[in-house]
Amino acid sequence: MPKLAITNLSKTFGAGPRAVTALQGVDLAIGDNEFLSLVGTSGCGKSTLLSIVAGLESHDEGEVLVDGVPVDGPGLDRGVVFQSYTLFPWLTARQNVEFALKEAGMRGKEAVDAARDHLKLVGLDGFADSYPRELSGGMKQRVAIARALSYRPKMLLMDEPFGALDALTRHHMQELLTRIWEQHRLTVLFITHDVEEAVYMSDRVAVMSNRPGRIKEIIDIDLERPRHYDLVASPRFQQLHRAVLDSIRAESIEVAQLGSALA
Ligand SMILES: Nc1ncnc2c1ncn2[C@@H]1O[C@H](COP(=O)(O)OP(=O)(O)OP(=O)(O)O)[C@@H](O)[C@H]1O
Repeated sequence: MPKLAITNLSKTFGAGPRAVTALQGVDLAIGDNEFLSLVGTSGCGKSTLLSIVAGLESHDEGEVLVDGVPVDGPGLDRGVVFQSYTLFPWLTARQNVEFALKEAGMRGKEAVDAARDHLKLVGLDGFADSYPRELSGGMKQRVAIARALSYRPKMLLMDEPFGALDALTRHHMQELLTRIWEQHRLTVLFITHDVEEAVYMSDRVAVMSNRPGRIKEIIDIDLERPRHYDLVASPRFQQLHRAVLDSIRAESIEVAQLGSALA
């Protein structure tokens, strides 16, 4: 049984002439401890899909099952990390993580230890008592990752988590998350616009069609693990990168052709 099973999922925002069908007939299964990235042209419905899986958005048709159980709202079985840092500014890094642990029912020393361990995991043990305003963008995102992992969700849902970071910090974060994932393994659904990032981190990359989004193609990333950044220069990496890019580009060319036909 897949960890996450999405079947025939559809979602339309609004009604009447202004209705926007974001998703139509999405089928996707993610295996236990698999890292799957979702890529596609802007507006194809990636965030909508992730929000539905997170239980933050409703759907019209179809089914989303986690371990065979329908998703009917947000839950601690799914940790979510967004592009914006979403930390409480009035709490320190450690308190931000502890807040989530308390929500998960953890108290006292257990929560303190779990917060400390997860901040250490993301390399922030020296910054536990810093407030978000005292941290760089990359560090804030590391707190968000520590927080999402701290209550041991079955699944991590990440929507462009490194999208706001500069290129160098982004590379560091990709390596950090890859190392954490390779050591601790959990199911990840990861949205990105960065094809290199998707290929570097994932077991599989799912390409979405233009809106209304559906899964157009899934590309297996058969690169060895553990992965190191040198891998991006390898011929196989380049081949896979090209395959994903071509698949997305075919969709954006369709959009461009549609635009010129309407002009
Ligand atoms: N709350 C909403 N109300 C109305 N329309 C929405 C809403 N959320 C998303 N949409 C529409 O649904 C479509 C898909 O949006 P979504 O944000 O899921 O795409 P995306 O692939 O994540 O885009 P991007 O890559 O640019 O972030 C878009 O046309 C968007 O305008």
